[in-house]
Amino acid sequence: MDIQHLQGLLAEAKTLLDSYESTQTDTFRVQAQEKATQVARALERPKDAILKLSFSPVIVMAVKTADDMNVFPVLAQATAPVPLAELAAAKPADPLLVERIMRVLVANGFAEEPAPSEYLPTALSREMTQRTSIGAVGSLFHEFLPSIQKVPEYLQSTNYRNPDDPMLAPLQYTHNLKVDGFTWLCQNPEALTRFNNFMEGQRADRPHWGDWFPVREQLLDHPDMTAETPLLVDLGAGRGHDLIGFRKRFPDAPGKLILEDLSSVIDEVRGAQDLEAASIDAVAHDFFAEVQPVQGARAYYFKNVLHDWSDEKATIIFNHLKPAMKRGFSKVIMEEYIIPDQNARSLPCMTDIAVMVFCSGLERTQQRWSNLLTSVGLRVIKFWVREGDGLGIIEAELA
Ligand SMILES: C[S@@+](CC[C@H](N)C(=O)[O-])C[C@H]1O[C@@H](n2cnc3c(N)ncnc32)[C@H](O)[C@@H]1O
Repeated sequence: MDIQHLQGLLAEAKTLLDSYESTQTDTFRVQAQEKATQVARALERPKDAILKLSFSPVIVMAVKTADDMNVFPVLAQATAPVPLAELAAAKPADPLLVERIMRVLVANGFAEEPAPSEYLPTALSREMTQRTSIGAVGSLFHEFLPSIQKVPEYLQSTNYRNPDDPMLAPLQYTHNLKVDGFTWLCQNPEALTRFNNFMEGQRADRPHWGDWFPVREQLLDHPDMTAETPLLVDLGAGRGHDLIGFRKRFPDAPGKLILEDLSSVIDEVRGAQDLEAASIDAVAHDFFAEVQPVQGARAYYFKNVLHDWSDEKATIIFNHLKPAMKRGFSKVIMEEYIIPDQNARSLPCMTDIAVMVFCSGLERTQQRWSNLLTSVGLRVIKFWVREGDGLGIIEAELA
């Protein structure tokens, strides 16, 4: 182990931490955290690192099991160390089993153990009382992990072709499915709830695009905008949280807000009080089957939608959208990861593989976004990269 190298990394981490302290920007927080991870990695023997990595599904299992045994709500409320017997009584579960699970949790930051078999909460144990984080663990554990395990076998069977057909993704291979992932979720109410909670959490921790994208300059301030003009059409909008967030931030913006999704989703959200309160119209639209019904909107917005689809499928989506766009006025706003060409961060890379497993989707680099949009007759106006490690925005118009 090269101690000089380690000391250098540690000094760099300290400098980044100081910068974070003085600027409070997400960029320095993320960089300091990455540098600290490099320090921890350099301190570990490679053999141990590989052993821990190979055992790491055990950690997810332990967190999921602790959630099933109601450990986290009991821990989160504690003001004094909670004895093992009290944690075990929460289900109830065998104290020896809870003790073994708790050892894994303590070793991975999900609890503290100030005295033998007595536990205190940490930020991670408190986070595991949130519906959205429970949904993330549950959805990944039940809906994604079995297919992730099958990926090597699946890829062997396809001679290592990059997956691009949503009907033939690792998910279909694993469960012998004849439907796409979204239809499969809709057929499994518990899985759908887990997934929706997971998706909701992914958004909740990140700033709304209206907080950092110059909405007024790029969208609102245009002489052709009137109260009757469709301002924003959200395609594949889900429950409409992004539109509701938009209305909150721009209550006086002229123009209509329109939520579009598959008819099964629209049936669920139609009449929802929060949508009506925000004057959001819900329209059933299958972007593979039909041409866009809302003509001449100022912006057609996709968030976390295009990463679900290969270039071939995305081309169909854009070909169905373009006839509705007004040249020189309508824009396409895509809120997605823009993967850097080099040294991409862990979360976008893992999301890339998760969408591959679920629907043969992919996260795209700037170059891949440019190639795709140019090939369908759109022109990139600008790539907007937010500070920190979140999603960016690709702003485009008819070429
Ligand atoms: C990953 S979710 C993103 C939801 C939302 N935009 C967000 O960021 O939370 C993808 C959405 O696309 C919708 N979707 C899938 N296939 C669709 C289709 N053919 N036409 C329209 N929407 C579709 C799904 O129902 C789902 O709401």
